[in-house]
Amino acid sequence: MTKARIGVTGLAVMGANLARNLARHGHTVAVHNRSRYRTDALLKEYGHEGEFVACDTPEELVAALERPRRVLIMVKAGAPTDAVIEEFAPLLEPGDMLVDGGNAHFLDTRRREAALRERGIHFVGTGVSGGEEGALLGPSIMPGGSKESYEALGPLLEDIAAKVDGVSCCTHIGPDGAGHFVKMVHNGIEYADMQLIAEAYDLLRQVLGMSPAEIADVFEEWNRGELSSYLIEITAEVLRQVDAATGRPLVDVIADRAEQKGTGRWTVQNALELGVPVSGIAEAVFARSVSGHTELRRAARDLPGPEGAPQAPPAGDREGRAEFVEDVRRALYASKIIAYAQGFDQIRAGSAEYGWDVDPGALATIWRGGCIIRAVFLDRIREAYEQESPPVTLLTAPLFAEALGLAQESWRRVVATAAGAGVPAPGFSTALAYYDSLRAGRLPAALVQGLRDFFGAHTYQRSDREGTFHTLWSGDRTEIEV
Ligand SMILES: NC(=O)C1=CN([C@@H]2O[C@H](COP(=O)(O)OP(=O)(O)OC[C@H]3O[C@@H](n4cnc5c(N)ncnc54)[C@H](OP(=O)(O)O)[C@@H]3O)[C@@H](O)[C@H]2O)C=CC1
Ligand SMILES: O=C(CO)[C@H](O)[C@H](O)COP(=O)(O)O
Repeated sequence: MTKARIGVTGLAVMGANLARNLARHGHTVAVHNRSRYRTDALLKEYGHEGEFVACDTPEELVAALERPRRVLIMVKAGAPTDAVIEEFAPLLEPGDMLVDGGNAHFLDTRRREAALRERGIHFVGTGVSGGEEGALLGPSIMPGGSKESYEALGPLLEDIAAKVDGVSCCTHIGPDGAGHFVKMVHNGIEYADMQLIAEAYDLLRQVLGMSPAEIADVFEEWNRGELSSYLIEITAEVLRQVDAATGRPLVDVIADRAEQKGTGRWTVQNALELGVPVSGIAEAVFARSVSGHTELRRAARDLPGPEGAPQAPPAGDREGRAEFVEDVRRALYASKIIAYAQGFDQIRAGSAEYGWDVDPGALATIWRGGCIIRAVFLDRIREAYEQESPPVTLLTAPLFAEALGLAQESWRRVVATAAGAGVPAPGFSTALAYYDSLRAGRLPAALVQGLRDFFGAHTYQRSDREGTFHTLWSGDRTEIEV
């Protein structure tokens, strides 16, 4: 019997669709799931799509594979992944590969990679993005692990990944946890992007009083320009959906509590460790958190807000309304540039801290297709990083600097309108504050330093000469050099 090129264990949404994708590309796939019913369901419904070898046990799966063996793990992240690794590792030989395609924390991946390396097994922590449809039709794939493992695994993954302009959305990211690290930041950016989209929707709804269907038209229009992206496209679809049970827009029926599985929070936790300001991602995580605090929200429900209806162009003022819609579009684009710039900053800092040498241009290239944050815009990011002298921050790349300059008046009007109308827009506001902070000639951080020195003798540096200083606040208030 032909040996399978790869085995997949864990056949829920992602594993089953990746197995089908592999089979559709002509690769024989051995499939296994802890509960047999998923294996049976896959074979029954999709067995005709290619060559599958159904396996009851890890032993059977390993026996079905060609050497070196490649086992793709697609199970719940955390303890289940460790359990599955421990089931498979004793069955493998030096040179074989265990590939974790789940949303693992990159520090777990580093730990697992080091432990399995000692046993001669390649552990490849791989980011996979694209959800159910991407897994089947072509995801964006971000493998970490050794270069050697990529030589044996890369061609297979590149084959099933999405393609943009004939280029596969899969590349070797860097050693050990690099793949899962960039997937984590991808998800952080995904959180920020979705929060900004939600704020844009909310402003159009609350300030202009537009219906979800009308806003869907706006998003459809925006999807034809520089904002063109998967998330903008599906926003139009979600907003157009009508609830069959009530006849109301589905978005009005869904409970307004956004959940999270953890990758956004991990991104912010890691950014705090690295000292990288990812305020757009952090606000998005906190906005989900606020939405879920039902008790707090209930307690605060009757606090005073602005008097009367939001200051908005009246229904008859077509031009004024169109101007506000355009303001929101520009604010969304500018804030999105900030969120991506912050995410790429974190990747640069993480790469330096953990010694990975991640290529941001190559990353932008593989995020152009297959993944949830895929967007026309990523081509601009790729171009920025492929310049002879790449920018320190994406904000100063000529194309983005120009876009921010064009957007800034609209952006300021939108943030001011939101504040005046009492519509929360934490994503837009923090993005603008970040932009203005970086632009500022002088920040009030000087006063913070003064206060720290006053109460804790924490010292400060001066801007006019070298050295470290302390003012004798409780003495004669002269300055000493320390
Ligand atoms: N859903 C998505 O859009 C995306 C998910 N991911 C990640 O991919 C991975 C798979 O996701 P998804 O397909 O949604 O599935 P789930 O995260 O819902 O995980 C379900 C799978 O995990 C298996 N499993 C759970 N615990 C164990 C265990 N202790 N031992 C063995 N198997 C176990 C289940 O087996 P059983 O059937 O026996 O219960 C089932 O196959 C996750 O890490 C997820 O974070 C990545 C990108 C996108
Ligand atoms: O990895 C993904 C997409 O890229 C998953 O869909 C992930 O679950 C999304 O995160 P959350 O559930 O926290 O919104």
